[in-house]
Amino acid sequence: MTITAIIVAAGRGTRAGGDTPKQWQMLHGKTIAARAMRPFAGHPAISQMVLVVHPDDDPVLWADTPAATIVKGGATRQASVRAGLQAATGELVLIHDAARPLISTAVIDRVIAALAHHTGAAPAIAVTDTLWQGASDRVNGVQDRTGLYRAQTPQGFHRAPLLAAHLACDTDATDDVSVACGAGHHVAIVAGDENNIKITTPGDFARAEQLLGQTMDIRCGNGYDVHRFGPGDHVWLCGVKVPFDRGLQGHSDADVGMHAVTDAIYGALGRGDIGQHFPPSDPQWKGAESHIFLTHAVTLARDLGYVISNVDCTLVCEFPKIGPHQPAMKAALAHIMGLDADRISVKATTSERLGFTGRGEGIAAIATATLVKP
Ligand SMILES: Nc1ccn([C@@H]2O[C@H](COP(=O)(O)OP(=O)(O)OP(=O)(O)O)[C@@H](O)[C@H]2O)c(=O)n1
Ligand SMILES: C[C@](O)(CO)[C@H](O)COP(=O)(O)O
Repeated sequence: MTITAIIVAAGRGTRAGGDTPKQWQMLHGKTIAARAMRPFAGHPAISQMVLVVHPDDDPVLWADTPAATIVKGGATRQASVRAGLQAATGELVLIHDAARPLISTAVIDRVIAALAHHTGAAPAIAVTDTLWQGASDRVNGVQDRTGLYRAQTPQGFHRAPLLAAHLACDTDATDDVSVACGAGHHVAIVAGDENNIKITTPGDFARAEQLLGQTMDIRCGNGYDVHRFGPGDHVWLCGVKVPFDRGLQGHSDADVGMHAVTDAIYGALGRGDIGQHFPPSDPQWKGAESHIFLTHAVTLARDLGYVISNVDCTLVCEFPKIGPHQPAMKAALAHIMGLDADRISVKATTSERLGFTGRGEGIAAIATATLVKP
């Protein structure tokens, strides 16, 4: 079934304070809303993103968010959700607070899975603290906590019944589960996540910063490639055309260094290798320039929420001499990958005349890449 993620970001964040509404404040270099959207934008089952914004807010605020259909929200959360639902096209919808930047793919997956059997499903955590009733700083009763949950988002629904429930609802509900239950729909509870906090009060910004530091995902991948020499008058290495009395043979331009870097990125992501994404059996890749492959891997990393921290590539050959071309190779890779050149290393070594590289039969390359999801 097709799925739309609706991110509601039209609130004013009065309890959180600050000059800018909370969802547009920065958290580790990105807006809170951009962080809230990213796991949805990178999710393979989600085909449409809808971002609901306040009519008075400047579009520059959502410049760093993933691509989405932009919709103007209303004076209440419920009105904002309704606007989002009217722009949604998916058979299923996942409604998420822009103010919950630490949402995980695991929670999203649990909600989607439950929608196979239920009209609605939402994450929650059972209340474990004793609950008091109180007034004027005095306890005047204890509330039974049995069967009480703290509701989170994303709250998922089959779109048509939820839209009908919203259009028929004339009370102001704080979430969509209330609207659906009010219309008589069954909503399943799935396991929430203690880290999936909502930024609500000023202290929540520091809490989110701390949690984000703990949840940082650092990945390392390696890539290895070999191409044999054949007739020619140049070789392509790390995006640079190096004059030589032979060429490298391959289905593409045989840029062995760029292939190793590309495979290192795919490896860190756990997403196969060049041959899987660009099969040699497919004639459209014959003679292809290798920056196509590298750009694909870099884009995939970005779409999955990773920042490439650095890459290190070693070329193994007796000749041609790599040293004079190293700065140009770093610059070429940096340009293609959109990175600072100081995050890229290109080195070279001989194999002391041993093996196929030592006999001058071809060039080997090995690369590592470090990817970080902050
Ligand atoms: N008219 C509104 C009100 C809320 N929201 C969104 O609903 C989510 C959860 O609401 P809440 O935490 O209550 O946000 P605010 O209404 O902004 O906060 P406050 O009540 O402190 O002003 C937030 O992502 C908020 O931007 C919205 O899209 N439209
Ligand atoms: C939707 C919600 O985040 C679920 O916990 C919540 O209901 C939003 O409204 P609130 O007024 O900030 O509780």
